[in-house]
Amino acid sequence: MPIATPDVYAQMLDSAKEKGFAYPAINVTSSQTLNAAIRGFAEAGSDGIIQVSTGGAAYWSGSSKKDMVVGSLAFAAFAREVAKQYDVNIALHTDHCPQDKLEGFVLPLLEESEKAVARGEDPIFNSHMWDGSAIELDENLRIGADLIERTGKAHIVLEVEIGAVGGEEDGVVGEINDTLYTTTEDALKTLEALGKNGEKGRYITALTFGNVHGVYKPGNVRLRPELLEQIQREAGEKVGQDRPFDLVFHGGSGSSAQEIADAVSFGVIKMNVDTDTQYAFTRPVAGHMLGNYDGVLKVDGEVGNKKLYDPRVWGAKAEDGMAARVVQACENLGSAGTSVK
Ligand SMILES: O=C(CO)COP(=O)(O)O
Ligand SMILES: O=C[C@H](O)COP(=O)(O)O
Ligand SMILES: [Zn+2]
Ligand SMILES: [Zn+2]
Repeated sequence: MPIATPDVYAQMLDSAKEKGFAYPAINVTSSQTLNAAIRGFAEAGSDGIIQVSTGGAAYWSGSSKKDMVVGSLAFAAFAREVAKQYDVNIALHTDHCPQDKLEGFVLPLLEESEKAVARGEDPIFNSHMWDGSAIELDENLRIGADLIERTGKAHIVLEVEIGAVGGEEDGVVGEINDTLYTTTEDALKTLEALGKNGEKGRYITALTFGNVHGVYKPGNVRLRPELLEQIQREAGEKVGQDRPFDLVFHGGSGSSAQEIADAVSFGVIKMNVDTDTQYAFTRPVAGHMLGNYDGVLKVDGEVGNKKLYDPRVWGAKAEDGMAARVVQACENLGSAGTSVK
């Protein structure tokens, strides 16, 4: 199918909220990880979201080039071609964009989409994330309010982050502190600034409940999905709307099936997965290389084995591994078998 149009993306998000499931949003950094992600969605019969981080976008442009805009446009163009081969809907998203990267990442991409829409085409990306979690909430929301004016007009969904996700991206490394848990007060300020959903433009919200990027040994991360239920209820009562937020779960890797199911039951409709799919891609490559070291290397004056070091051979194994992990994410989130036709 073609990449999801804005209408199809809206239907996908509505369907998830109504039926109580969520889409995996898989970070991809290459044509191979992209192919693996789409294949996983198709095998699960699930629509899905693929996304690039700032680092991922830079890498897409060529590891020696590091141009986030070139990389993002190349990612989107490649996805548009290959997605046509599958019978599920795929939406394109850009991940965390902090304030100092707006000028070099989301704003120029938004401008390209505005031009496309002015020509009567669809926007290039279905959604963009603005990550103002490292700055004061009022400033985060002021920038969010400016952005939603533009994203709304370009039929793009805006993702915002209220509270901070732990891990390197938000500068909260190895410590559990209050910023990892959003409050109802912050959630209400968000509704005030960005509107009840759809009034100004559609947005999805990463309310944080102890989420951390990466995978840690048991005991290091304390997820409190019940916080999402409390915020949806308390904020919903204040504004007279049932579950006012369409929620995003960051740091999906390493979460238990129960934590995921609980978060989804409280209104999560998108869960980001990166670390676990990175590992699922790399693990079979490690097995291949370590198990065939005398074929992939030229040992003791031998010539190695072209059938073992051809990148397509180990690359296909990597894609198999990652696609299977994407299927598992669809099953955990309940999106398997729900594709909007
Ligand atoms: O939240 C993420 C990307 O924004 C992914 O987090 P993980 O790497 O923990 O899955
Ligand atoms: O934001 C979290 C994702 O895992 C992106 O990671 P990255 O910046 O290493 O590409
Ligand atoms: Zn963040
Ligand atoms: Zn994240």
